[in-house]
Amino acid sequence: MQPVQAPFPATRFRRTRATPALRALTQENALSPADFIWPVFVRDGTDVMEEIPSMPGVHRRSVDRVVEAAREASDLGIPAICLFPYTDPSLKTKDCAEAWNPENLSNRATRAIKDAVPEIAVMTDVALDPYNIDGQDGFVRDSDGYVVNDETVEALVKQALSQAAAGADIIGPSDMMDGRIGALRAALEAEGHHNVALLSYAAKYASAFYGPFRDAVGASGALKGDKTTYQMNPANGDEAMRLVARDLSEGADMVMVKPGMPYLDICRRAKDAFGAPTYAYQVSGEYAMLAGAARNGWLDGERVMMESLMAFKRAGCDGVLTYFAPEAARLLNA
Ligand SMILES: NCc1[nH]cc(CCC(=O)O)c1CC(=O)O
Repeated sequence: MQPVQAPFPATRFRRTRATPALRALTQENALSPADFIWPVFVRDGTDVMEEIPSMPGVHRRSVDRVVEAAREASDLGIPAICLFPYTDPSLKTKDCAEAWNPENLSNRATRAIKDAVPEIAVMTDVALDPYNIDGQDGFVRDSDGYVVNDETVEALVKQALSQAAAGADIIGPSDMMDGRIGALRAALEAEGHHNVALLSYAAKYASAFYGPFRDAVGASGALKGDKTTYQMNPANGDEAMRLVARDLSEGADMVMVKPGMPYLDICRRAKDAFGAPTYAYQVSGEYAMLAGAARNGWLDGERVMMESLMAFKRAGCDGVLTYFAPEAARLLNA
């Protein structure tokens, strides 16, 4: 773009800011409930809502309460809900078999939502960490603690097929193994799941902003070491473009950058370079910063929420995974 401007006073930028009408006419981006994917935490039990201490206002919900949340989301115009299970520690094993149990929490919640609120899209998470005694997203090799790639991908395929069989509309591989998008796409096609979409966590960084999420899914205690041998180095941007290109070429329908706010440059570059449906994940630590400061009276909670969400649209994102989804949608619908 080559902006052309007359010299002052012929150009006064404040003219188009002078009234609400002029500001509305010149607004470049818009936010709508249709931009949101709402991540929710699922636990076992009935009629349970349990607040997560490091994420004020966010809860773990039993399946019946997740169904209510899905109905609420749908009524608000939110098109998708994303499930993260809090797995009972007794179900975490070295072989992570609970990940592809057709009756696991995620699959039970998916079926219950698709029965009661079929119009909302259900997104599920592909990664082994909720089921892994080691808290890692893949299998840990005993000899040296390395998270092995190819064996993990085989397990992720089983996990994703169980999610598709339960009725998931969008599968979100958040594991960062190499080659998983191609393997998942081939397996979904072979099993007849032609319309199950893959939203790849393509550029997922090894970030300290995931801390509260690991509390929420009960992985903090289990996790030994960090995830730096598979998640990205926060110093890298060009590598993110190569990952997005790779995942699109393997059959991803949509791509994600994660975390969100510290990585808006990556969102913009990905959208400009590939033009694919692009999403950001405003992660747990970003939510905790804003919601925590608002609770303390240090920030205006509603305004920072809306400003942070608009920033994703301005950066080129088609949508955003955000724990603020219902609150922001209520404000937008008011
Ligand atoms: N597969 C793990 C996973 N899936 C989503 C998140 C983080 C989401 C958030 O922080 O809100 C993580 C955490 C991690 O990689 O350790």
